[in-house]
Amino acid sequence: MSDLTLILLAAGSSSRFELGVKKQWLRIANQPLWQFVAESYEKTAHFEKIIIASSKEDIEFMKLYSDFTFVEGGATRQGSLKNALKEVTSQYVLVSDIARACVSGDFLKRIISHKGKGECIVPYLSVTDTIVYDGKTIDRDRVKRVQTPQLSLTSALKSALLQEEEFTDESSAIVSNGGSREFILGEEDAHKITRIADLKELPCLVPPSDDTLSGTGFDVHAFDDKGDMFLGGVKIESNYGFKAHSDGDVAIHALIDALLGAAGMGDIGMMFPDNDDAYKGADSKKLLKVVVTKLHNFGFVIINVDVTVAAEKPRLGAYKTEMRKTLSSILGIEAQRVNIKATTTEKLGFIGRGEGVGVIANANLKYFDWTKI
Ligand SMILES: Nc1ccn([C@@H]2O[C@H](COP(=O)(O)OP(=O)(O)OP(=O)(O)O)[C@@H](O)[C@H]2O)c(=O)n1
Ligand SMILES: C[C@](O)(CO)[C@H](O)COP(=O)(O)O
Repeated sequence: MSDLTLILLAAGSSSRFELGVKKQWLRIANQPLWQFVAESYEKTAHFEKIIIASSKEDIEFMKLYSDFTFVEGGATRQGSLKNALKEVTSQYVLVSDIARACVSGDFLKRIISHKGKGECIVPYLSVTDTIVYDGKTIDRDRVKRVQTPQLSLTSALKSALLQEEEFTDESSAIVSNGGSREFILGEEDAHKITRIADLKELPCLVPPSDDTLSGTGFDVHAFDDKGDMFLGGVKIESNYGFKAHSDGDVAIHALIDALLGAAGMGDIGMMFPDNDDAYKGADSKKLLKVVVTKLHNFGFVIINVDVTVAAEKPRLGAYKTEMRKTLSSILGIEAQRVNIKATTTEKLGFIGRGEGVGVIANANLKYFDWTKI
């Protein structure tokens, strides 16, 4: 049994990264960065547990990808750390930013080999530029650039974080609480991804695979003799609508499932539960927008979609171009990459009897190629 737990902090919002994709979700070959980092630690050392702090919006999706221990993060790095620490029972804890994606195996082993030599083992790099602080040039030999991972005595870190103050790393909290910190030489590969340009500093990050990811979606709604009818984001002239929790746009619902299917991100019910009052009567165009933003955040690009609406009634020929335009603008792709087809079922089955509409959709995605920015 190991006496060491690993905490990876991955609940940040990537606001300084300046791209639609969150840095934790950049694809490294076929894996999101957070998973690539967690697995590289797992391969190098033995941990009692690997805890990943992730944001409320990301956590359920991360759980779909792997079975590490996931903990909801807080509003700040320290808040996320505090939440993760509640799960730690081992004597020592190693904490790192997920954004330090290329920490080498040798460096990690060197940090761990210092276990017990101080309440916090802290890697640092020296400074080679001239440093001016508050208008005065200071002695740069006394300046340290502090990195992670940092190895702490769990009890010392838990006690240090009872202080009110917000600290930017573990060692500062421990020192402020009267504890000791031991500096060891860091490494350039432990550079933190903060801005896009940081990606160029990290040779361990291989480009995303150019696989095409395909997904299908299927949905059915029965007619209701009242209400408005929406299909493919367009209002259809009709004196009846659909029975549904939302606005009943069965075409958009099938499309959302196709997109989520291609991304391996579950289904529409997982994102918008049909027992949640927040989505009562919801405009499905807005739900699609949320899904598109999420796909971009998680490192996907939409290639094309194809939607087949099976309906005996209403007739849809006159609406197909408007549906294509409406959906292409929400999806952020050209209209020729959004195909809408309508068909009847030759009067067979529930669709043929005019009881409702069924839709099948297909979507293709690829990974966002961050090497081309
Ligand atoms: N509430 C937060 C904020 C940050 N972090 C994590 O702390 C590390 C260092 O934070 P930073 O690099 O600043 O990441 P972000 O907060 O995502 O970036 P930004 O400040 O640009 O939004 C990152 O691995 C980040 O995911 C966290 O777990 N919880
Ligand atoms: C912990 C850290 O990486 C040490 O250098 C750094 O303080 C994190 O700062 P951020 O602003 O939360 O990225």
